[in-house]
Amino acid sequence: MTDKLTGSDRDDALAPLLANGWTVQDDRDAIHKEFVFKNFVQAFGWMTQAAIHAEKLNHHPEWSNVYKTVQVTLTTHDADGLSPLDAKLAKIMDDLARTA
Ligand SMILES: C[C@H](O)[C@H](O)[C@H]1CNC2=NC(N)=NC(=O)C2=N1
Repeated sequence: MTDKLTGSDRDDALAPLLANGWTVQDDRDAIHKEFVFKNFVQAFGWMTQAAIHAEKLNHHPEWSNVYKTVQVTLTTHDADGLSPLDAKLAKIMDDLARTA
């Protein structure tokens, strides 16, 4: 079981993500980002890489793809909110997108 992020740990984990295009959802304790790539192959290639990381972390995104756009929502279902794993996967996704 992963613990929910709270207090200054939460602020510290979220700050770099919010500065990098992630937003906290209004209606649930989750973060969201839209990734736009050059084309479908780039988008799907990025999803494939991210999926391998997600599986290794045993932490899985809610996401959808339309052509070159991927909508990603991260939350920790077991904790009913944001945990350090969401921050970890978000950073991996940003790093992978930078080199896509
Ligand atoms: C049983 C299994 O380890 C859990 O259900 C894992 C799998 N992947 C998960 N992914 C996410 N995003 N949240 C979870 O709580 C979660 N739990």
